[in-house]
Amino acid sequence: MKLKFTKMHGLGNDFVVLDGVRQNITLTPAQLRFLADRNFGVGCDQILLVEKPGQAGVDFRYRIFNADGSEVEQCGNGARCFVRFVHEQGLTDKREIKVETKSGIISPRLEADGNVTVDMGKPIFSPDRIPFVSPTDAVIQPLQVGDQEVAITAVSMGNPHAVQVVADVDTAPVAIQGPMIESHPRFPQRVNAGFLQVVDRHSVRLRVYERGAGETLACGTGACAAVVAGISRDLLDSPVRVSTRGGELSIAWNGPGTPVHMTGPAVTVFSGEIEL
Ligand SMILES: N[C@@H](CCC[C@H](N)C(=O)O)C(=O)O
Repeated sequence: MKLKFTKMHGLGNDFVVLDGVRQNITLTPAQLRFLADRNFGVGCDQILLVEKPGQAGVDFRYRIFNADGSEVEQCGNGARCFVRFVHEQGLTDKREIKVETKSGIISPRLEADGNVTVDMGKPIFSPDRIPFVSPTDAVIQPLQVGDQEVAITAVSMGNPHAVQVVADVDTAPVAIQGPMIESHPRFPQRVNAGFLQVVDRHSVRLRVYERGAGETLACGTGACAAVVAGISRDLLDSPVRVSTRGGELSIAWNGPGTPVHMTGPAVTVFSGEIEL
């Protein structure tokens, strides 16, 4: 089978984007891993599948697969690429679309300057609603990671994040603690591990070891979760500029019960066709 794809990225968090509206696409986990493979396939952190919506009042369904082939609930950098993709492919001429994901509806909007703003929905701390996030909704919780106890904030942006504050992201133990936190027994569905350095009340630096993909150059939901964690810990005020290894995002959140807004770029790199 030949599959048309487009390679895109948001701050270097890269994607293979597939048009499942005009192509009939069903991929096995092995085929997803092949597409994501940087040596034998196209190479990406996540595969994004654009589909017709399954419910009334929304424009598309957005499915997300990590490089390890697992399907996940949400992807922020991907959401920005999603709206650019459906525009460039002529699948819609709307600048603001409603998109159904595994974790609810999000609304990406293509701005006049080419950036994309996404209403990512409300962050969730409650253990009753998202049992896989954490057994408690305390803003700061101890987590035993190897021989170290770290203070995390567990927050869901549709997908689960465990955010810790570090003095310097450049020397933070991302490669060592990242995989341990990702697979920590506290998070039976695994978790994205964020390492947040506060620069001032409106500016942070962030690295994220992503569930199912390893450390990426940027993580959109990770940026939202980190800002929610920082504001909840009274370290930050909205809006916050988030510097990642791949570039900058702006994140705004007005506190509990309100949605998080993320603004940043989305870039198309090339299109191609691959035999599966
Ligand atoms: N890169 C993403 C998040 C992708 C999913 C994540 N790895 C998970 O497993 O939850 C983003 O930009 O949000």
